[in-house]
Amino acid sequence: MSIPKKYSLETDVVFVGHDDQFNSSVPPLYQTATFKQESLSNMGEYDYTRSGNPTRTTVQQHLAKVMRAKSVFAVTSGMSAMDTISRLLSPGDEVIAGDDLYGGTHRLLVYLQKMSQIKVSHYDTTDTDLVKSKISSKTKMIFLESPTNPLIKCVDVREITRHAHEVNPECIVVFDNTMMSPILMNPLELGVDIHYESATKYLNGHHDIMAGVIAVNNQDLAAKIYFIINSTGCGLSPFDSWLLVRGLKTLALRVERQQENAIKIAHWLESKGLKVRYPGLKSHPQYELHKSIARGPGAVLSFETGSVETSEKIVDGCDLFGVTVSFGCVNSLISLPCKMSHASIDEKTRSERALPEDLIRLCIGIENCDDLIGDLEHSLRVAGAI
Ligand SMILES: Cc1ncc(COP(=O)(O)O)c(C=O)c1O
Ligand SMILES: N[C@@H](CCSC[C@H](N)C(=O)O)C(=O)O
Repeated sequence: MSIPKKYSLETDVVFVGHDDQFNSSVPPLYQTATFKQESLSNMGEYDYTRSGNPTRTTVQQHLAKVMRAKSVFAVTSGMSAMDTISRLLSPGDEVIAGDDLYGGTHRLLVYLQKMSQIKVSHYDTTDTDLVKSKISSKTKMIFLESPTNPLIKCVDVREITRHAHEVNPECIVVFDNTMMSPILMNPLELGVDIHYESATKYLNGHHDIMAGVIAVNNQDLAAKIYFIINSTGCGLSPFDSWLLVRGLKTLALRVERQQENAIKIAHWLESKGLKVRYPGLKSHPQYELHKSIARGPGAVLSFETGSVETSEKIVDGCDLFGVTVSFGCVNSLISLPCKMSHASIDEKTRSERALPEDLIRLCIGIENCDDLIGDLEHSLRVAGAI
């Protein structure tokens, strides 16, 4: 019997395992809602796509390899992944969450607090001692993101998770790894219980599908998550599963180029005297911490100009950078989080959490870096920022 070889992630993302009767090079697309049973007494592996579909199984098994997880579930969006996870909670449960989570995550937590009597407390998760002091035997779930979107704050996920499990072994630590993707970070290996991502971003990489993924190692949790997905019907469609497999094959290559461009752009912006937030810069307050938990700084950065008007001019003045929400796409994007991706957080909360209204977020793509810097330089000059 041959022993399965261990390959690097760059190799694993390219090789998609699947069984096909004709040995097709690309996994087949089972675009079907139903499956015929062999007989009344023999249902077969699949009956109905909400419960399971071979194309979804292919992407889930492929992701399990890439996310270094025992079980992975593919659902209709990142928010759907978060919704599925939050259904593990019961009324009255206590939850700790970061104070700079993605706007949509914040919106769902506010809804759960109002409608399901879940008690949610938000803290600055860069303050490890503060978060640790708030974890008690009643803490049922902890939501973390690192680097956070859009303030790019890094979290000592290993230490917070270790402490949470020591205080309450039942506490479920949930980590949103959308910013890093499994190419740069493997949160389950850092101890978290649930790793989820918006696959709309890096995993797919082309902004042509919405998807979310949930990865776990604990089989009891996996069974509960499958039950929720089958019951609510949020499993990823066959066609989107097929497109996700296709996008995943270039994940390592895309992230490598995006990150290489982002590092150059971050240094260039900093050299112009701007306050840049990026964990690849030595000036980042958690530069060393980030290096200890991830294999690279990623390709999302943000910077301030000191004036909302100037920031608006810069965003509108770019040609190559699309004025678009989201990130992880092969194209470079520019946005004003307070007016776009994080507008669902009310102005008062944004101010309490020190989210600058003039903050510009850049999501770097795979274009020629000199062209990107040229586009930014032109826009910054016209806006009077440099
Ligand atoms: C960090 C992060 N998590 C989750 C989500 C939600 O993902 P989706 O848009 O796929 O629902 C987003 C963006 O939307 C995000 O930026
Ligand atoms: N209108 C949308 C905004 C989506 S933001 C997408 C992405 N996470 C980002 O950070 O850019 C909404 O209300 O959810």
